[in-house]
Amino acid sequence: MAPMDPSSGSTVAYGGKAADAYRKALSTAASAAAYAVLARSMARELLPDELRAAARWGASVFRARLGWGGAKERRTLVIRSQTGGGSGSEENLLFDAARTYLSSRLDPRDMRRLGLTLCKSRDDTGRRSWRKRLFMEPDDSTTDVFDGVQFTWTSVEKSNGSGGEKKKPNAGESGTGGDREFMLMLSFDAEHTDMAMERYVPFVMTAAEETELRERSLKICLNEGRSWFGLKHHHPATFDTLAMDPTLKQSIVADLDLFANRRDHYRRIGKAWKRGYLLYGPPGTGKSSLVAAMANHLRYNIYDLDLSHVESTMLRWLLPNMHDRSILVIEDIDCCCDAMSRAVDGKGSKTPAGTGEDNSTDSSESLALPPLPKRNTEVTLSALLNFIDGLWSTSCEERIIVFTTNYKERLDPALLRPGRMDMHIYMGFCCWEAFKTLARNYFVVDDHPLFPEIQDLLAVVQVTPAEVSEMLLRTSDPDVALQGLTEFLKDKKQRQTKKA
Ligand SMILES: Nc1ncnc2c1ncn2[C@@H]1O[C@H](COP(=O)(O)OP(=O)(O)OP(=O)(O)O)[C@@H](O)[C@H]1O
Repeated sequence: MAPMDPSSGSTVAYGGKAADAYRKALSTAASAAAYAVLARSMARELLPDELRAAARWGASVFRARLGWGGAKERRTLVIRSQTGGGSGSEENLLFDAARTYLSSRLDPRDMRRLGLTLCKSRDDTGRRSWRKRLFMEPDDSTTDVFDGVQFTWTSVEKSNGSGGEKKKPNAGESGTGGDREFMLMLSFDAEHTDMAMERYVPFVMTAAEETELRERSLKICLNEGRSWFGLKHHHPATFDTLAMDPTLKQSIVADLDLFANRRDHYRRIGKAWKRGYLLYGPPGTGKSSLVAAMANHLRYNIYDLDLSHVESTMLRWLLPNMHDRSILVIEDIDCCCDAMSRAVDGKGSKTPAGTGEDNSTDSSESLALPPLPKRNTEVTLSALLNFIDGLWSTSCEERIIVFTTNYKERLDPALLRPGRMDMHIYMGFCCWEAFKTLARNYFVVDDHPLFPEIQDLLAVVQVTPAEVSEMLLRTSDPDVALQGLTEFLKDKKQRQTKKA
């Protein structure tokens, strides 16, 4: 501030003006800052995340164009195809995941050169198709924008000395290619290091996992001795083709989706991430088809455990060798082990069975119990339960266990309690809604003059979806097929009335 002179006053006047100007400037700056703070907080409140991210990205591009802000400090993450070195080296899962992720992001129109591989695969309905994989060639790079921040990926191939022909890893194969080393460089502004490590890299891993899950061909694994052997699984059954009560179908799909999305929930409550389904009902009502539809819906492999000729000790080898995201199926569980021991007196008389959440639409259709079959296995119920509930259950994640039976009454309640068999699903005789699904699947018809008669017959005749499917399969002419089915149902009705 200017010194004050009591004799003249001019300095005072000058000092007063200067002070005024200074005050004005200060208040202007303060209100500009206040406006900026206000605008920023309003933007935070009013604009959705995506819009703010886009605005940030736009601003950064604008700044970069104008050359404002100078050169920023950069960070680079080096992701090698192999970790460690020499004989102890292992495939780096992040490298594979990043390649899978980039394969789905690369735009051939933006790239100078691009690696392309095609693999044979099959779609959900089992039809052959080609799966395309794009890869960055060495020294090429691409930019990905995540939450408004730019991440640059560069593919690098490094020679370790001795020369020789370059070998690039093939689709789905990381490999070092002998004396060559492959890596991906991920660079970003240093200020975004936390975001890169804590959010972007996990995002890349998850996206790659989802792509792999979507693209992988499913397997059905059968047990042989202590090990599994896998075959490609192309069962065409889906929830769309499954003929059953629509409400029950919807509740199964919802239950599966909830289960598959609950990784954190299971961790938080300290429980193994598994869920059990009991499918019961007469033969030919679609229990096996439902298992296939579950596998196709979740993209899980099936492990079909045949307990005949399996000793209890073998379970110790077989079950921990299953992979994550799989369905363990034991068909006709009542015939497999002593599962029925406590529920039946051995002569075939029923005792009530079944605890747990029963989602059946109608359990009154249970079959009369035939004599118990001779068991062919050494596996005891307690051994089986030990594995399902015991420490084994945590040996892998996201596992579904399905037991099927034609005779739920024979099963020991211990096997059926919630936590073991969480959902009990009754697959019943063909109802009207189920028939409509079959008619739509086979002939793409939603209506027909014979429908009212068929509806009346289905209300009183016990016929399985397998029997109806068989009738519909006989010809490709819907009129002939539906006429044949009507005759078949009438005949069945007559026989059932006579028997009654
Ligand atoms: N609910 C259904 N929806 C569609 N098709 C079905 C259904 N039930 C049976 N089918 C047809 O019948 C055939 C046999 O059905 P599936 O093997 O699924 O019955 P299941 O209940 O498992 O029989 P089982 O108890 O004898 O093992 C299937 O291939 C399918 O064509």
